[in-house]
Amino acid sequence: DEGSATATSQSNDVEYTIPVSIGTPAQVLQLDLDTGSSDLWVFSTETESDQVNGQTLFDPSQSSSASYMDGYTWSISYGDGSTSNGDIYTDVVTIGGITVSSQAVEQAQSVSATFTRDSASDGLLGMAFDSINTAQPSQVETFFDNAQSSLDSFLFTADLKHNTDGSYGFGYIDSSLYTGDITYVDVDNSQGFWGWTSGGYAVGSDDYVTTDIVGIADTGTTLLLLDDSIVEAYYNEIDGSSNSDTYSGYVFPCSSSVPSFTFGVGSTTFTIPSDYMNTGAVYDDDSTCFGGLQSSSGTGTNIFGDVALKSAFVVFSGADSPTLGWATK
Ligand SMILES: CN(C)c1ccc(C(=O)NN)cc1
Repeated sequence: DEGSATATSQSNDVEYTIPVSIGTPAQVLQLDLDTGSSDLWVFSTETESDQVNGQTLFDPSQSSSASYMDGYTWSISYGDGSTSNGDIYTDVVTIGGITVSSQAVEQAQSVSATFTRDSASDGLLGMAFDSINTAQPSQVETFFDNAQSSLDSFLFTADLKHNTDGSYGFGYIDSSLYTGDITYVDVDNSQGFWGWTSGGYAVGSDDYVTTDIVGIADTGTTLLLLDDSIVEAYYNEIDGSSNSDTYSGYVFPCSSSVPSFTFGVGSTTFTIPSDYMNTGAVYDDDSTCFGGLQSSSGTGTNIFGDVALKSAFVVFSGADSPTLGWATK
C-alpha cells in the first residue's frame, strides 16, 4: 500500500499534525507525527479532566474493536521536560489510507501542562525505533513497524512547509514533491532515534566549516538545536542578539537582518532560508524576535527539528540498516 496525509502546520510551524483514524466506528484525532519518540499516545476519556483543554478525546468504550491490554502501562518524558503516562488498548488505526488492524494506542491518564496547553494536538504518533518505546511490562510497536508488511516500500517521507500545510507519505516516494536527486546518509539507530551526522555548516554567505555534527532528525521538535560553538557563531552575525534568560534562548531585535543557515548532507548541503531562522516575536514584546536556531546543551543531543526539516524533502527509510534521504524542493 501507499498513502499520504496532510501535515497541518499549527501556530506558525510550532508543530505539524495529521488526522489519525482510531477504532470502530472511526474516531479521528489530530496527532503530532514525531520521529523523535516511539509511543503512539492519545488524549482520552481517561485523561484527568483538569488536564484537558479542548483536545479531542479518544473513547475506547465507544469502539467495538478496542481491546484493553491488561497490566500494560506507559510513561514518557521528552527532551523539553514534558511528560505523559497511562494505560494501553489495541485498536484499528488508519493513517493516509494505511491500516494497522491491531495497533497499541496508549491512553493518557495524565499529561504535563505543556501538553494540556497544546490544544492543537490530541496526542503524539511516535515514528522513531521500537527500542525506545516506554510500554511496560514489555514494549509495543510503532505504527510504522506494524505497517511494514503492508507498505510497498518500508519508508515514510516528510514534506513539511513554512507557514502552510505539507504532507507525510507512507510506503512510497512522490517524485513530484522534490527536485534533483535524493542524497542518502546512514542512520545510527542505536539510541532509538533517526541519528545521523552532518558534515558541517555555514552562517549566511560565510565560508563553510567542515565539522561533524551528530544529531537526530526529529519532526516533533520545532527548532534546530546545535552545539553552543555553532550557535554563538550564528548570533555573532545578528545585530543586537543576546542569549536571554527571560526568554530562555537567543533573541534579537525584530528589525535586525538574519542570515540563512547551511548544513552538510553527505557530499551536498542544504540551506535554511533566513525567514525560517526567525520564529517571530516573543509572547510579551513584539519588537523582540526569537531565533529558529538554539543551543542543544539543554537536551544534550543536536536536533534537526522542523526549522531544518522544512527546508527539504526527507525520506525516513526503515530497513535493517536504516537511512535518511534528503532532497531539495
Ligand atoms: C509538549 N509537546 C507538544 C511536545 C511534543 C513533542 C516533543 C518532542 O520532544 N518530540 N520529539 C516534546 C513536547
